[in-house]
Amino acid sequence: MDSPVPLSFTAFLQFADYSLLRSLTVDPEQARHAPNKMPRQVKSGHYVEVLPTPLPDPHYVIHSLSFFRELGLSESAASEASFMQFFTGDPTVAVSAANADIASPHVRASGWASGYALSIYGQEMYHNCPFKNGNGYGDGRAISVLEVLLPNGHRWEFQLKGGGRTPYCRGGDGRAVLRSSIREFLASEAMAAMGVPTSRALCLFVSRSETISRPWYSPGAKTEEPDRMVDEPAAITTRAAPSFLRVGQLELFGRRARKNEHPRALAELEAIFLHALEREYPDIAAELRGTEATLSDKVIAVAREFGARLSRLAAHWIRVGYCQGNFNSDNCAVGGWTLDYGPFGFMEAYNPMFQMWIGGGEHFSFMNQPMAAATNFQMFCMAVTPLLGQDTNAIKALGDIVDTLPKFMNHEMYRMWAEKMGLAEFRMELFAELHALMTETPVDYTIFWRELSSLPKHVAALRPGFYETRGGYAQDSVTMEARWTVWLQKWHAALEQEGREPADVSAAMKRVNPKYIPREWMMVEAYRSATDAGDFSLVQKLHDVLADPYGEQSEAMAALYYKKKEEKFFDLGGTSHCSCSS
Ligand SMILES: Nc1ncnc2c1ncn2[C@@H]1O[C@H](COP(=O)(O)OP(=O)(O)OP(=O)(O)O)[C@@H](O)[C@H]1O
Ligand SMILES: [Mg+2]
Repeated sequence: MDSPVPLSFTAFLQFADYSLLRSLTVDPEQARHAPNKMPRQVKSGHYVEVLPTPLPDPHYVIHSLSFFRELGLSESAASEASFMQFFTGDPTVAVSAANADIASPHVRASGWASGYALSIYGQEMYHNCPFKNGNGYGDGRAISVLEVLLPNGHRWEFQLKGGGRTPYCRGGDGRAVLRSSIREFLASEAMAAMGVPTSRALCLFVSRSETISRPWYSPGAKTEEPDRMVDEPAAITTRAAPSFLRVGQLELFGRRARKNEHPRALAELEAIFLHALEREYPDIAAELRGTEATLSDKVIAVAREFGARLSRLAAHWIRVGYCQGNFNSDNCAVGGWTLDYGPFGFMEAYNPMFQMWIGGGEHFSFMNQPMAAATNFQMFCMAVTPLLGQDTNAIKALGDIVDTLPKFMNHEMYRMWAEKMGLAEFRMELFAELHALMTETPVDYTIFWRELSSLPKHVAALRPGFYETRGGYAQDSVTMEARWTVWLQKWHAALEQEGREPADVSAAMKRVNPKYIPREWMMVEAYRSATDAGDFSLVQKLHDVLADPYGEQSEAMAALYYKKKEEKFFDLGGTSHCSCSS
């Protein structure tokens, strides 16, 4: 932000802005159900006002310096008492603090949670809602507490994950454990540093007195499912995004409109769509404002851009080796950025079917992510179709966008692979051979690409990126190396044909092939020392390393974090795979 003087937290609150939220409807029954912390059906309205449940005895774990800077917050804001109180679930304290300092703060005294629907790979789901009709499903433990509009025009909504029960908690405790909170904090900030569109993480606090019980793996367990219940500290991560609108949210109102569930169903769908346009597509909104654009025009414009963003997002995920793991429509942000950070994982030994979550199935595995994204997109388009009424031209235009999306996705994928290979033009045959070699060897996805970025002529230089005791390399290293040698020659021939300066090619490759990624065993090491010993230094150290993913960094850092997965971590519960992650 341009602000020359970094702001204290209370000064930052002057940017609170709820003008857009006012275009939405609140649950008309919320007053009757106050304080709205019990599971119940919410039949209409876009959100329910609910106060977070404060985290008892909160203790600071970490904050994101880079995000603070982006917001214009001073580093010392993280240690302000009102900051901690606000982001551990007591917004009223900050409201009075702000009142003391600022002329007219507009901070709301309550938070809000939203309902959404769920589709799994294009299948509308109802059975996960306790009422079997979708009225009880939504933010069960995520409560939004603040929205700001910064002088640079950026809008941010702040949401407490693990902030307590809401009407959508379905009997859950509304909490998140420190383990999963550390994973979300580290991974989402690492993704931002790698240039992948994502929700951000502002800060993380842990309770010194509240623990919650979750099924998890004993150290060394190689079972598929967790083998015991573990009491873990409760924590709250504050995450931020332009909005937390999910495809599932549009679906909830789309389904209600389609089924004509109540007289305001179509109007509610329109309101949430226009809200999504303003929040996630402000450029389109500005362009269309004051023109003759119809609602249909707006729907088509958003769909076209959302499809493009999702295509780029899936390509980014594959570029950095990220597998979302559970890419249901309720985990798919309408803004086309990464959301949820539950059973995600980062690729190590290359396997196109990699998937961290044992319940995730092949459809959400690594290389199927573009198709999973396209399926969520289809559900989005279906949800907004009632807004087109009888406008046959618009209905056809939307259908065409859906039909052409896979082609668009392929285009983005090819562009991304070409960039990773240092080529201006994608070459299918060269890539297909490389893909087979990466899989059969197998390579370490990060180290291999990074070493390739130095444009090696000989296979020996790639060896640090091979899992030498696994797969094809372990069986017959001589044949494997011979195949790599042939591939390297073809690749160099292609590079020479394009005729770019090798130093430029190498530098460009190093800007798209990260050196440091959040490997699961690193996060396990960090969250274990946090949960078991209350020592957060490893979390901080890992966060610092991941803040500069494309830098070479020191030899000491490389020795610790530019490192293949050790043999002992393969098949290990919680490190190689997980069931539920929360
Ligand atoms: N402990 C809990 N208490 C209440 N609701 C929960 C709890 N854990 C998960 N949920 C709800 O169950 C649903 C599915 O959980 P999932 O793991 O996808 O989401 P999440 O990780 O909580 O959140 P998000 O998608 O908001 O990042 C979500 O609607 C979530 O709010
Ligand atoms: Mg989720």
